[in-house]
Amino acid sequence: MAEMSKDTLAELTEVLAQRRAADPDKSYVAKLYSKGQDAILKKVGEEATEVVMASKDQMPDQVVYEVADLWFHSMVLLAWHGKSSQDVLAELQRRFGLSGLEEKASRKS
Ligand SMILES: N=c1c2ncn([C@@H]3O[C@H](COP(=O)(O)OP(=O)(O)OP(=O)(O)O)[C@@H](O)[C@H]3O)c2ncn1[C@@H]1O[C@H](COP(=O)(O)O)[C@@H](O)[C@H]1O
Repeated sequence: MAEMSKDTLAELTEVLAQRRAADPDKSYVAKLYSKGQDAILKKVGEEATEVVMASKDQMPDQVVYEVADLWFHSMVLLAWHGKSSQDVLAELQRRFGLSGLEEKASRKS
């Protein structure tokens, strides 16, 4: 089984960029791009709700499945803004090792 890593996220980021030029009839991601930002935001909201429901139902495997859907659609949203999972990982790396209070103090107002 392929190892889930930063490389997996980077590879998916490349695919999401390639899909900007793809046929919406042949690609789920290209179809989502063609529908526009509101359609992407709708999916992010739906998937977040599905994470909540799976958790409340005490279904750990389903939580994993729904979080994968949420991460995926969040990555599509990042791509829409010209950002990527690498930017999010950089932000998490910046916070890593800071205490909660230090992290709060470091935030932009
Ligand atoms: N990781 C994913 C991925 N995760 C989820 N999904 C899609 O996200 C949708 C999840 O939405 P739902 O669970 O609400 O299912 P649904 O009701 O059928 O969704 P809608 O069609 O109504 O939006 C499904 O259609 C899934 O197929 C994904 N579609 C694509 N990818 C990756 O993106 C790559 C590019 O995909 P294409 O653009 O289709 O080539 C693929 O190779 C995959 O690696």
